[in-house]
Amino acid sequence: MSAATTAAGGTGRGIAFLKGHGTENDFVIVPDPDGVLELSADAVARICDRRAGIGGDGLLRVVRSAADPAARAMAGEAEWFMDYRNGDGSVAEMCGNGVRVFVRYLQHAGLAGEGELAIATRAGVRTARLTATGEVTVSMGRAELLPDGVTVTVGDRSWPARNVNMGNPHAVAFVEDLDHAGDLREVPPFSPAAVYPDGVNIEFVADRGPRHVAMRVHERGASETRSCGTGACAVAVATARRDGTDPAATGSPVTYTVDVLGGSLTITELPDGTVEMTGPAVIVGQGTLDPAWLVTALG
Ligand SMILES: N[C@@H](CCC[C@H](N)C(=O)O)C(=O)O
Repeated sequence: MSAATTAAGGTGRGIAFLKGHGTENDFVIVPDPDGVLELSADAVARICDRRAGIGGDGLLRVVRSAADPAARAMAGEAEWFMDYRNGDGSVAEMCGNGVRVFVRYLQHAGLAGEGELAIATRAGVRTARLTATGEVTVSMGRAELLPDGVTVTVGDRSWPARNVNMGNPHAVAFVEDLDHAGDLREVPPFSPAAVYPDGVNIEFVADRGPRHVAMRVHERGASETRSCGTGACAVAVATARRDGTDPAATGSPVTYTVDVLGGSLTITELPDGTVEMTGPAVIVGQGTLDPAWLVTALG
């Protein structure tokens, strides 16, 4: 019996969950303040299954930093740790849309006020604040533009892709038409594979106007999703450099609107290199996972 099964069966009450999304990048939220759940990769994949489970691009386990051995050492003043998992059960360092939804959940549950809030993630501590319109702005840290890129291929078209790290890895390819990205259910072939030994999120970007682009994404561990927050940040920074703009050189922030299939995100790069992301975060509903279902589902 796996740890997740033990936790689910052991309480006899099931596992409470909520469902939320940010620009239609959707998540199962599992509150676990005291860190008693050990969700295996299989359990996460079952829960995120869109036909046999609740369904989601990923899962956000909400745990107090002090209760999680991985978070305790690096959380600083961040009371809460976002334990993010991809829909296939794999662990990822960071999720931009996830952080906004995580913050929305903490407010919804009365666990956070409306001021600035620090959240621990595997990529480090991120701070978030509510905007006047009710959206959430997250300070996402600095984008790292790495020298080695890859070539991404779809059918008979190939594009060079910029390697951008936002705590997690991204390959950003500029295309004429987003339809050229084709069917993104499978990861598009890229080479050399050695550039991304742990896999990569691949963004396809097309121009929409001045400081305005649109993207599609194949997410590592989740297939094509309708949005990716870290991906939108990577895209904005790669586009700024392509456009010959660097806030560190000009001393002025630069803002891009990044359209995704599920809405729109506003990304600002500041002169100190910090990237800020603003977008919506929605709690859709809540329920309880039946422990008997999880035990059966895990076989
Ligand atoms: N959807 C997320 C990114 C989630 C993690 C990603 N799939 C990875 O494996 O790095 C976002 O909004 O940033």
